[in-house]
Amino acid sequence: MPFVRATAYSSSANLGAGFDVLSLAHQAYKDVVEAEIVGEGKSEVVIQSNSDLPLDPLKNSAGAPVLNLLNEMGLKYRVKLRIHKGVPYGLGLGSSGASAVAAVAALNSLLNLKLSLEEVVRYATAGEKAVSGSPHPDNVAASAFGGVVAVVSTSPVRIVTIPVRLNFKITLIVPRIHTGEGKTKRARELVPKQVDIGKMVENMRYLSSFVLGITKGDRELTRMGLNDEIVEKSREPLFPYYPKIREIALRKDAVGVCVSGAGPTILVLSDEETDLEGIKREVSTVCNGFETVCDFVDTQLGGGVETERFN
Ligand SMILES: Nc1ncnc2c1ncn2[C@@H]1O[C@H](COP(=O)(O)OP(=O)(O)O)[C@@H](O)[C@H]1O
Ligand SMILES: N[C@@H](CCOP(=O)(O)O)C(=O)O
Repeated sequence: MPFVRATAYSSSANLGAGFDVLSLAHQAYKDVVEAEIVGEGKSEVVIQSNSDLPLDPLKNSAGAPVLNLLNEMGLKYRVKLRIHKGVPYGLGLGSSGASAVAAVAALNSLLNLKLSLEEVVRYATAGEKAVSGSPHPDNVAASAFGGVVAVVSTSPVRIVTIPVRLNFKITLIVPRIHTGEGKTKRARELVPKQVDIGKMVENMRYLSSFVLGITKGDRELTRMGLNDEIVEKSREPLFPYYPKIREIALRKDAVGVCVSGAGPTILVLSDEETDLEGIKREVSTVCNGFETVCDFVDTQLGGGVETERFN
């Protein structure tokens, strides 16, 4: 039987003040999902995976959006999804989003549904809802489109790829910790429902500064912009090592530093002015002080989801 293999990269969401809006895809990790029709008569999804993630399609971020799509379009197929997890989960690296995007893109191509990338994002967002309780579209937008993206509307879904004219390298500081089931869900519960107007204004300055900085190729604006008074602050108890890591990265001239998605990974942007090795050395000591080991993953921006058909 013909099948389609889709590949989607990991991502880091929020990028400072852009909670649920900004995100970037990186080549650090990727998920591969193959979709194949194995029966007809009923809308159904069966999952095979190399990981210990739930095989129940409603609890798997790849299964839920595909089932949703089949039901919504009245497509009576039994779809097998073979998920090869490459993106570690529970670390703020958009793992659930990468699976969701790859699964929807694979089915789109297999059935020649001609969904636009924005429609792929809309369906894939259901995968995020299934696993974190909220349909946040930032990770899936980055994994689908690649590069740095802004979700400028959710209904209808509208994603804008932000042109990047700044040269930077990406380093992910990944603590070797188990965050447990539903990490993003729990981190979202810490975000305040109401915010002080002063903090909101400050955050709008950061977001504008970051977007303008990378678009204009202005290092200083980017550095000023990678900041957040609201969401990162509310979640700080989850990553007590972050203020210290932030201080080290900025002192050693990083372009910027922020929490990757809902953490615990920290994202550092660097260039030739940055003492990246010095950051890694000092941050290792900080991580050890918190009784954890941090891995440093050097990477670069990733492209969007890709599909390949096998007949
Ligand atoms: N295909 C999937 N890929 C990754 N996580 C999944 C998948 N399906 C279900 N999950 C669940 O989603 C959660 C993902 O972890 P979470 O920290 O919330 O987000 P992420 O890893 O995307 O940053 C975990 O609880 C995991 O069991
Ligand atoms: N905007 C979301 C992003 C969650 O990303 P994840 O990779 O940690 O799942 C949030 O901050 O909750």
